[in-house]
Amino acid sequence: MISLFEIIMLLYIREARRMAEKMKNIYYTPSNPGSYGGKERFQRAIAEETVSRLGDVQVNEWLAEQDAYTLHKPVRKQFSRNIVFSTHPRSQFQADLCDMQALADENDGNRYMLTVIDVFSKIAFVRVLKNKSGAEVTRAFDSILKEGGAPKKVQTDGGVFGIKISMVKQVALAAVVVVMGCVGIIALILTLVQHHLVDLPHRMQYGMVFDAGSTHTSLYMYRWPGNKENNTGVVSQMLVCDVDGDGISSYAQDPPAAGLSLRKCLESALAAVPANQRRETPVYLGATAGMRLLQLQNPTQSDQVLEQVTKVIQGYPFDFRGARILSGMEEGAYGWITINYLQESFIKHTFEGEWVSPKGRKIWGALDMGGSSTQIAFTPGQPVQDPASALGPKLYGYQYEVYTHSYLCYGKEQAMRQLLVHLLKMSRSTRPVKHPCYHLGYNLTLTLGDLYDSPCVARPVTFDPASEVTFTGTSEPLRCLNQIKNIMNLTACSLAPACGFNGVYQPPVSGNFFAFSTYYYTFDFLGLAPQSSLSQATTTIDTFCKRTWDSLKTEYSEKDKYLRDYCASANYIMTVLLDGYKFNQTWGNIYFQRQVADTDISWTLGYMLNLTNLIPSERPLVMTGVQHGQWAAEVFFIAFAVFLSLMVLAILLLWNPRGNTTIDAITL
Ligand SMILES: Nc1ncnc2c1ncn2[C@@H]1O[C@H](COP(=O)(O)OP(=O)(O)O)[C@@H](O)[C@H]1O
Ligand SMILES: [Mg+2]
Repeated sequence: MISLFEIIMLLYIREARRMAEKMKNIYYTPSNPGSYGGKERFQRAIAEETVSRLGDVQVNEWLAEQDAYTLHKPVRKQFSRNIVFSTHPRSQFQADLCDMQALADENDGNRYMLTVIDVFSKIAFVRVLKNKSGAEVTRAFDSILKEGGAPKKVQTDGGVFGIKISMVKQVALAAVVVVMGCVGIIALILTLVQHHLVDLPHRMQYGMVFDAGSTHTSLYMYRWPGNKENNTGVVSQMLVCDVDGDGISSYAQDPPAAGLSLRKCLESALAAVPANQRRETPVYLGATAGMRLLQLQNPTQSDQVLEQVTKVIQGYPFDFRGARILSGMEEGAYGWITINYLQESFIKHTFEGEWVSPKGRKIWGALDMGGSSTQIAFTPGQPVQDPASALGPKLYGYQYEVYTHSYLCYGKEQAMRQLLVHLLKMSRSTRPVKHPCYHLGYNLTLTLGDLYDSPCVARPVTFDPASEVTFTGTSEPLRCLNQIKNIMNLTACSLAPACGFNGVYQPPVSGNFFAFSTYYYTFDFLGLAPQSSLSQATTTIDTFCKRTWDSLKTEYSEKDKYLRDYCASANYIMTVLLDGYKFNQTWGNIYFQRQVADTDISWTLGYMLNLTNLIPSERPLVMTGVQHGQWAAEVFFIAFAVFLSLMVLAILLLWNPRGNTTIDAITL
């Protein structure tokens, strides 16, 4: 007979079993939210499924018996860990030993597990160990390395250490490095010995520029060795041909005659350039202030003149690159380039084959006086304030700032014309008109039509072009100088110190200057070139101006067409240089010169150098040459050295022979 107590106990046991079954179901069913997790989640799941809440003690007891709970229970410890960066497989392995001693009897006496994981690929390796002696761990580790390859580093509880690379790899690397060193040294020796500057076979090259000035036209012919064309100072003047007659602007009424006037010089150019090089010889025609004035007066006529000269030059077998009128700024700037190119101020090519910037960059200024305009160009000591007169050429890798201005109507001929008109105006009705710059005994008669035939002078509203006026010389230098000052506005600059004349902006002159064209002709005639003191210049000019025309005629040929004007032009030059440009303190910096290095100082050379790209904006390259055999050997050894470098890299990164890696001992 079963007692009530027994019945109750039976029911309780049944319920306890059912509950245990239910808990097992919940905990070991992965889809159940309460499975394989913590106590709270498990408790919640039981409550939902059985509608009864089990106490903490009961749940803890049950969970404590479950291996799945006790072994996998997450252990969270807050401690700082080192960040490990791994860039490729086998860059670092992490290894540890698991203590399995408690289960040794059920695992054939294996008491430990060596676990190794590749940090980059997460591939893991496991080996069982009977004990954790050095030999046993090393055996297990060796076996893992055979399977997974040798890592660069191994991280254990004992720290990070490198795996000793195999002897084979060591020897291979050492051999490659030694060979690479030898190859590099051989390549270096080959490169350094027996190299010499290349003087490539070359032939002369030619270039020509017509300077179509206001008073005359000249053809300048230049030549240079073709292999040195970018060197400074190598272009030299071959010959100059003076065109017969006046400047091309004087052919305004008969443009075809302007073209024909050039024939003589084109023929001499034909004779000077070898027949097989004519087609590649560039020819330019640049017209200056005479044509600038004609263009102002009558653009159709100036176009016709340019057309006709173009037609004639095109009839010759040269590489004609056009006829055009240069602006005043261009004329000034090209004169500046010519001077500094000939002086080798931009850059020098040394005998050792190097390019050097001359010390201190002594850049020269250019003073050009033609018949119809006068130009000044220089690199000032201060920034150019007026962009209209600033140029920034980049030559041989260096940026220059050049101030340049061209005074139209202030070339010698037009200035003399202005003086005549001024004297005529001042004379009122006195005839003949006294000319203080002309020599006593000299008379000049000309028609009013000729006198006023220029945009540089103001014509009276009405005048008879055919009526004549006579100017008679008085040899009065002081009056001459004063009257000349009247054709320029010298007071317009009194308020602004950075000023030339006529109110034109000009920074203070700085550096040395070459004064050429009329500056040179006049001062050379007076014996003042290339340099003279200021007092010597004024005395000489004064003495010369006081002379009579008769005494001059006797000493100099009367046929010298410039003789009449030397006194006036000398005084005009003094006024421009001292009162205009303000060379009072720096007079000694001016060199009155026609040529540098046997080449005329003229805008033409700078123009040709620029248009034929003979002045590079960047510093030229120096060419070094080696003999072909040596060059081939250099290429071979350099290529071999590169190949070996790649091999070393490959060995280090990729070559990872399994089985060749050895480990002496590891402590974990
Ligand atoms: N032998 C000389 N003696 C004096 N002056 C000369 C001599 N040869 C040329 N000239 C002067 O040189 C100047 C040359 O100017 P030019 O180049 O024709 O004019 P521009 O450059 O204004 O267009 C003229 O004023 C001319 O009188
Ligand atoms: Mg000129």
